[in-house]
Amino acid sequence: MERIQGAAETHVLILPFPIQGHINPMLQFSKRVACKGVKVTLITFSDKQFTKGEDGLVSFESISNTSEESRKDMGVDDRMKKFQDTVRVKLPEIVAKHGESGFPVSCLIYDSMMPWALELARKIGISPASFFTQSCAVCAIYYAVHEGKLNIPIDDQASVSLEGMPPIEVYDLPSFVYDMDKYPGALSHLASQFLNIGEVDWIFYNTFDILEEEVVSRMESKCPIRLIGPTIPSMYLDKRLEDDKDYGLNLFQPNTETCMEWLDTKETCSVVYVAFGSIAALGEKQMEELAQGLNMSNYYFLWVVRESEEKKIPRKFVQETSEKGLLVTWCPQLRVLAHRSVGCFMTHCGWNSTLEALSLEVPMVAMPQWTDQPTNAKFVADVWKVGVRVKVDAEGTVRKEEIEKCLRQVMEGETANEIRKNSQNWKKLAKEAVEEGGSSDKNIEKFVEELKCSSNVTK
Ligand SMILES: O=c1ccn([C@@H]2O[C@H](COP(=O)(O)OP(=O)(O)O[C@H]3O[C@H](CO)[C@@H](O)[C@H](O)[C@H]3O)[C@@H](O)[C@H]2O)c(=O)[nH]1
Repeated sequence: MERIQGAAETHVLILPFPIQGHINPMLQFSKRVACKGVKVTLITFSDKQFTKGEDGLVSFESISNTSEESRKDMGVDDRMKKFQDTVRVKLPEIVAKHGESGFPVSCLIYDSMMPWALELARKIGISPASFFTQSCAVCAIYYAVHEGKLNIPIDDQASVSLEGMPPIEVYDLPSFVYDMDKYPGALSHLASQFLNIGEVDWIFYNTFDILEEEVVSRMESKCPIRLIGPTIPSMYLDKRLEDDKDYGLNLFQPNTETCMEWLDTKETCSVVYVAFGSIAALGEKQMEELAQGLNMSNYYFLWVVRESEEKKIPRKFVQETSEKGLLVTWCPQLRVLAHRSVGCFMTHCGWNSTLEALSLEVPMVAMPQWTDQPTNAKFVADVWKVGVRVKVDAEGTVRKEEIEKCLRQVMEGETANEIRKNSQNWKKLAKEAVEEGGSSDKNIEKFVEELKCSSNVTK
């Protein structure tokens, strides 16, 4: 697809929450919008060095937040407040600057986790749009909490029945719903995404019609959501955005060459890829079981253990498994998933990782840790049937025997064949959604038309 030249008069600001799993989908959506002739500027916050993509479709504007050093001493609430205060001051300055330089901003697309940005956008005189980075099913659960339709705290034994969803057991719900005491304040924060949703001009969900059909129609009856996903770099699906192979902003440095060279030496579908996203922290006991489970399975494995987690790797594990495994602190996940040698993805089921595996037809072993991940794992195993989900023991640990068993189920035999077939089908459907005339493509097209119309009206 060619970028529309000379039409970039309409200007949109994108405000992601500054963590990897939230930046990636909003940046990818930015590229899709920019391709349709809109100027898009994405706000970044890190004082770390970003690795920027080279596509040039999207401009970046950096707001310096508190330095990492001073953030260390702050609690979560103080950090969030500081972040909000910074945005409240800087965002109007950015909008004013662009207005003066001839590119007035007409819309602010903010992460739904920051509902306060709506009022800010209105104050500056631009249209607010909210972008949800989690699945529609997860949003529907938080919406039910917001509406008071889900009785909380949840009774441990009960299974939950929600319109448009398969029967959900307690431990399929987001952890903030079933384990409220452990995360005080988290559930009310997530339900607050919907407090002012009726006043937003556009609502975007990173999913696609057929993937969550029933729950999507339930949500559509509540608010006018627009499905624009999956937000996977174009070269992995429709290939219309030339060179769009990567998200383009890495908060962690990937060990790209090491990973790709190592994968190149392995047979097709022989490697288990293990990664738990950018936030999840496994307990030491769990790391030990996982390490032993991988070792017992005897498959090759590529395991991402972030720097902050490295101290939990069992002693001598790296030396003892050097023939079979490679451990890295971060990898180019999309390139890894797309590599022919990767046979399965052991994942925490963050929504991006889930959509990436689904779009690249990589079977999953779902090992959810917290937040929305248990619900995504439920859909992976029981609804889309593109993987299996591990069982935890009475202490909440996934034991090595269970890990070995699940890996085997997904890598070889009858279940593995079924899963592979289903995965192929989902890849096809994901591609159809984003290619020209597909459901998500049409939704983006429609948004851009509406945006251009509203910009012309205000000119
Ligand atoms: O070595 C790695 C590991 C991950 N990634 C990328 O990092 C992103 C991780 O996103 P995700 O899988 O969604 O996990 P989290 O980073 O944990 O994301 C947070 O945000 C998501 C969206 O709201 C939620 O679904 C998750 O539960 C929450 O933890 C993905 O795009 C991966 O491709 C890499 O590039 N290299």
